[in-house]
Amino acid sequence: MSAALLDPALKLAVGEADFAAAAERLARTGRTRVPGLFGDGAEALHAAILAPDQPWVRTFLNPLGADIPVATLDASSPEDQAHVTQQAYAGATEGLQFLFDRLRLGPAREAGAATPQILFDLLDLFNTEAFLDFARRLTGDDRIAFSDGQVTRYLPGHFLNRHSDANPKTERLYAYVLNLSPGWRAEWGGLLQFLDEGGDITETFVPSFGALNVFAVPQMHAVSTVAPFAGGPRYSVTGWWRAKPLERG
Ligand SMILES: O=C(O)CCC(=O)C(=O)O
Ligand SMILES: [Fe+2]
Repeated sequence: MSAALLDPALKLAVGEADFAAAAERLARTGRTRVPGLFGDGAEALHAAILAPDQPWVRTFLNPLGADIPVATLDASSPEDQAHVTQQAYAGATEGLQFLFDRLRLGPAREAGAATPQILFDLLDLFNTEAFLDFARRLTGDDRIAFSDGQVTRYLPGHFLNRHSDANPKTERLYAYVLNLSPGWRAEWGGLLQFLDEGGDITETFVPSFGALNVFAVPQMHAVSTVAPFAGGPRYSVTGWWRAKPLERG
């Protein structure tokens, strides 16, 4: 599977009417969704995310700022595994906390990980002039010059509390989320929720398969907890459209 498959799919999959409606919605509300971004390409991306032996790490706010390899957790005792979850839940009642798995594509590629090539191709595609131009036309923002990305996996009990994505150092202009879980239902949780100053939810995006969610940064949002009975993990490729590349270090 190569970028060659994704390139034409990208152009074909987003119809002019859907694109225009999505751009209008973003201009009006600061958030939008583009349905079926890659058409059938979403199936191939979903299959790639399921490939075994990938360097998933579990991330949550902790004093060391350390992610824990999921392979390490899987090999540890149920008590140690539960301890990580308890630490995240303890800080989640108020304030910022999160718990989910992620697969960082840049480091995975550098480490020669067993990650299917199509996921690296996707990150490359997100940084082609053609795609950046798509992003600039969708947002009307000519500053967009770079896209970063990681794969995320929310298992039952995983969540991301309210936050704004503001990060002055990295010049995040827009956040994007490409949803890659087939057949997701609202009752399964994992909802992308936008909050107003009073703490009410003003809009909710169900993570519909193949849809690209885009929203202006900063704005308050959260991912609600995935239900114990969800039909599978909530998978996405997510990141930010930026004015310049991330500096290393
Ligand atoms: O997965 C999502 O829908 C949003 C993720 C998010 O807000 C983030 O990673 O900062
Ligand atoms: Fe966010």
